[in-house]
Amino acid sequence: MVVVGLGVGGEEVAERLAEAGLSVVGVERDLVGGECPYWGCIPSKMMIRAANALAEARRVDGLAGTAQVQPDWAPVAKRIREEATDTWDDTVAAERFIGKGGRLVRGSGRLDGPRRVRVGDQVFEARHGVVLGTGTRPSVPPIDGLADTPYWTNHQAIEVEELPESLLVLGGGAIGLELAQVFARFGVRVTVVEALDRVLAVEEPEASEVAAAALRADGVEIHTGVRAERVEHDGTGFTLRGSGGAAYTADRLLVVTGRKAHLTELGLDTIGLDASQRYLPVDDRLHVTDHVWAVGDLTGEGAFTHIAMYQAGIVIADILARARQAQAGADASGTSSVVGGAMGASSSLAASGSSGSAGTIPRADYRALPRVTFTDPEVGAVGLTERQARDRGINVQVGFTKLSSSTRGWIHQVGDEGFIKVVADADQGVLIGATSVGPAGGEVLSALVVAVHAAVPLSQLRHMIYAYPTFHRAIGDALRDLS
Ligand SMILES: Cc1cc2nc3c(=O)[nH]c(=O)nc-3n(C[C@H](O)[C@H](O)[C@H](O)COP(=O)(O)OP(=O)(O)OC[C@H]3O[C@@H](n4cnc5c(N)ncnc54)[C@H](O)[C@@H]3O)c2cc1C
Ligand SMILES: NC(=O)c1ccc[n+]([C@@H]2O[C@H](COP(=O)([O-])OP(=O)(O)OC[C@H]3O[C@@H](n4cnc5c(N)ncnc54)[C@H](O)[C@@H]3O)[C@@H](O)[C@H]2O)c1
Repeated sequence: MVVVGLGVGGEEVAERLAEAGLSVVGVERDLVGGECPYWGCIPSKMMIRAANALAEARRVDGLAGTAQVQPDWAPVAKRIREEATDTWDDTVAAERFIGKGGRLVRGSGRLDGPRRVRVGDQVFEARHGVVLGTGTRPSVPPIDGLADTPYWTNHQAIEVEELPESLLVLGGGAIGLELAQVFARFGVRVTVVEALDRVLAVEEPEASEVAAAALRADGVEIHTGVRAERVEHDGTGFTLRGSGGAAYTADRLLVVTGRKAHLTELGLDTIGLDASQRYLPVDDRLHVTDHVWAVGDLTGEGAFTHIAMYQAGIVIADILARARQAQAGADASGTSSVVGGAMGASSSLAASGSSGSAGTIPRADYRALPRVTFTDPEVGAVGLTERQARDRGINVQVGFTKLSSSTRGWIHQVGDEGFIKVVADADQGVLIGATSVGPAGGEVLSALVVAVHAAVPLSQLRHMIYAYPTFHRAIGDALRDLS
């Protein structure tokens, strides 16, 4: 196999196939591990952990005495440098892959036919095929003047050692809100500018409201419905000019307006595919075409690490089943091994533990796709929003409860903002979506994910025992509110 792009998805596929005894070439042009460990999930969640500690300390007053809080970015930057990213050095990850028998090739890979990958002057032939896991890069809008300025993307925001006094955040999506709140809690004057009429617009409107109010309480200025028309940089600071003559200024500008797959770089024309699409379409076994698979952000099924890992699991099972079949055919005809690996193919594949026939290979199903935006309060959601469900013509029922009306929310007091909203298909009698916003919104979500994933009948959910006094007990209240 050849795996192009060793981010979350590609690395998982490459490592597990190498472990199973296949001969695997992994091609990576930057850091093995991709965006999540170096500039995404992990360092950003370390920042959030620190910022939330500050916020909790600030909640001591009136609840448990008094606390003086003196934010210091240095331990956060050090932790990101030393614990999360090894100062953006992937030696450990590279050696792990090589230690499993993989061959690491540094450089940009592109298809050169269905089973060939070109990296510079080298061409790799792959008997079983190619897996693409090349992810996305920031999508930077074509705003007049922006390209000529030293704006930040998530990379510079994650690598920052010394915080600016003020920060403009263009884009009020997941990255924008998470980082805006972190920096505000460390004393940066933060302004978020969003084009749509609400932040976190992919989630329920009630979630957008709670998230915006929470950020404002942290001192973040939020401007929605702004069309950015021009960006200027005078050597020290940025000015963003919006529709209607509004101007926003700050020392730094962070552009987090979505992500983009770069399909034109992948040689898709050599397998007869159109590279002008936004994402690479795949079927439910992640096939792009015969002998070519794709995983992760590239597929457009949700830009989340858990999606890349989920898809990788399906691809691994599919490829191993095919390799085993090919091996059985080769064994029967007495020809040589079709797979490589130090142990010899048959024994290592048999030892890999992945079960065999094509019929048992799972198919991707995104009905119960969970997502969590790690603001404080956390915004967790699964499945369809109310709007999406209504647009599909489903006979929708909705239930809603505020967390502060639950016993646990009332006990929690300061910082108890949030709610549970459930969206049901009244004809089927099951939940098809839910949102859980609160101090542990992402954790409470797990019960709702099981309900949507397993299509647990509403009658069963209503007769479940919800522990007292937990945040998740509010799910029972939301279910009682369904109408
Ligand atoms: C700030 C931030 C916070 C995030 N937080 C979360 C979170 O909390 N939870 C969550 O689930 N997700 C989060 N995400 C999203 C998550 O990081 C991505 O969904 C995940 O990294 C996608 O994995 P991937 O394998 O598809 O691609 P990537 O991780 O982007 O990896 C792709 C790899 O391919 C390489 N590559 C690209 N083209 C080529 C080529 N032609 N040849 C060779 N190599 C190539 C790249 O260098 C890169 O290493 C966050 C993202 C950001 C930016
Ligand atoms: N906690 C998590 O799981 C997590 C955290 C961060 C990122 N992510 C993933 O990374 C992806 C990318 O994050 P993101 O925040 O960059 O994208 P996003 O799509 O979530 O949000 C981008 C925001 O920018 C706005 N925007 C676009 N163009 C604009 C313009 N010209 N002016 C002003 N606003 C503009 C959009 O309306 C949108 O609200 C997310 O979709 C998510 O899947 C996940």
